[in-house]
Amino acid sequence: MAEPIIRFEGVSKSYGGQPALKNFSLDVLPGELLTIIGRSGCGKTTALKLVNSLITPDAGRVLVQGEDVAKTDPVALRRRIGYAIQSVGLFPHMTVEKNIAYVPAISHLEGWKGPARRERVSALLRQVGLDPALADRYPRALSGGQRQRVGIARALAAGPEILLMDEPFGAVDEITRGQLQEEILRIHRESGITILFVTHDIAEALKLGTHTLVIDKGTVQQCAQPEEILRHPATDFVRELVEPQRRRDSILQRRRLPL
Ligand SMILES: Nc1ncnc2c1ncn2[C@@H]1O[C@H](COP(=O)(O)OP(=O)(O)OP(=O)(O)O)[C@@H](O)[C@H]1O
Repeated sequence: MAEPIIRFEGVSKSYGGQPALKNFSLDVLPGELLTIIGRSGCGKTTALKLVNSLITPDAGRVLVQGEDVAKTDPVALRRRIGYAIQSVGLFPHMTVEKNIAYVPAISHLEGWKGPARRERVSALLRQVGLDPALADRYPRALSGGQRQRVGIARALAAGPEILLMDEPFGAVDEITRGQLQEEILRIHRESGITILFVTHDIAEALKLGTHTLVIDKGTVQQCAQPEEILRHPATDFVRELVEPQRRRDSILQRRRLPL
């Protein structure tokens, strides 16, 4: 079996004495698209931020490609890990091109100077379903969905092996959300990148994930393939979470039956 690309080993994290994650253990294998779901405040964002060392565990270890992140230079670590969040966080005074090229530029990556930069940015814009002509625009001149896509292009720019996505489609309409979901599935399929994707939408979690992790109150409830979660929920919490989805699926299935 492949070595995990990310491993949580008995990780606990509290804020001001309030536990956010409790004795949390998890292996993520290379190429997985792990969707992470649970109620607001259950510890999803905390789990993501432990991976790129934006926060550090109180107990236990987080390993990325076998290295303890607590012992890894955080800047070098974050270069290997793309991070896309709901609020996107594009620099407003920089064009789309400069925003996307920002991490490669500060990391002095090869092949990001002059016309080569333009080429790379165009390729990334195409990869996320945008017209390369948008490269010269400023973020304020983009729609919300376009900004989300630019945020994803920026997270992919340095060629990371891991992409962390924290409710990246939370602020867009349903149609754009559906399109962005398809883009992510395509990027995952074509690049083989490992993705951790936080969502509060069970339908999205089960649609996108090769695996889905359900968290409640800082503890792992179940981590399995979506079909397994739907068919065999491991706890009452997971059963309650997937029940509406199961009902919707069975109605859809009945509707598809010939009359
Ligand atoms: N910097 C902080 N200081 C204090 N408490 C925090 C901090 N960050 C998170 N928490 C608390 O830790 C718990 C877990 O937070 P976290 O952001 O990981 O949850 P989440 O599952 O991502 O929530 P949401 O779905 O609402 O984004 C919550 O109770 C939250 O209030």
